[in-house]
Amino acid sequence: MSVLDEILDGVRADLADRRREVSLDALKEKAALAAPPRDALSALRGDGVSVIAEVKRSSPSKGALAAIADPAALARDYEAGGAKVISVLTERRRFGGGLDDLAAVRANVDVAILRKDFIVSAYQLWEARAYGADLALLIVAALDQEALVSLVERATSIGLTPLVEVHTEDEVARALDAGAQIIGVNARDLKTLKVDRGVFARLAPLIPRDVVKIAESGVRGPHDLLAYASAGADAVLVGESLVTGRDPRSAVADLVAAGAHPALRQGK
Ligand SMILES: O=P(O)(O)OC[C@@H](O)[C@@H](O)c1c[nH]c2ccccc12
Repeated sequence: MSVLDEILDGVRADLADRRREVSLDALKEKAALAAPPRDALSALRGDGVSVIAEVKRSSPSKGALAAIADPAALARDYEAGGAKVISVLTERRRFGGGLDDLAAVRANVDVAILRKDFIVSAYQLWEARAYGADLALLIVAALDQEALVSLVERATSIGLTPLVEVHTEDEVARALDAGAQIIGVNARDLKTLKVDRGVFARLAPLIPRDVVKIAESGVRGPHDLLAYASAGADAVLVGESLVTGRDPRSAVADLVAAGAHPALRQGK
């Protein structure tokens, strides 16, 4: 069984518990009271290479990364550093996150928020909206095509912007077929956890110009952002190097400054 399959089993078990506690109708009522969704697409289409900064406590590849006692404070630092979107990992077993983190971040920043999880059901999309997310991650490798298409449609219909994640050529074709307007290329293979920073440059040419391209994983600093930018990235998604560094606010600011270089704007 691959790591991804193991993670998905845990996600389904946790999801079954939450479904028993909170009905879909109750979630929909909560979602109706949430702040209206932010326009994440225009934020990411702006000038320069945008930075998406992630609240991430642990990972299946490295185990514990950072305690993050106060996710809201970290998110405020990210926002102050210039992050355009904040990603909040809500998967509990392997990443140490939860919906409470999403709510805490939502209450403390104005930028758009991504619910980063292994979404397999519309119930999780309603949760995302109810807890204040503006975008939701949909991982192509975790879904059959029928489920992917229906989750992209459902997300859009409830006001969430889907960020569709790919790692192979075939998955790019599936993401486009599902109508993705934002595609994230994950350098990490979720089946083996190996990182290959070359995947973005290989897949980016297969993605049409008007689709927002995000390079995910493995960004250690401005140098990696610039490499992804020259391969066509509109944004980078950064977790580990920010949560393990000493000063997340200035680390984000350094990335934002690198991504704002005028030479990068011309190609966009
Ligand atoms: O910590 P990193 O290497 O900067 O990576 C962040 C992000 O790309 C990574 O957390 C991620 C990308 N896709 C995912 C899907 C599920 C869980 C996690 C992820």
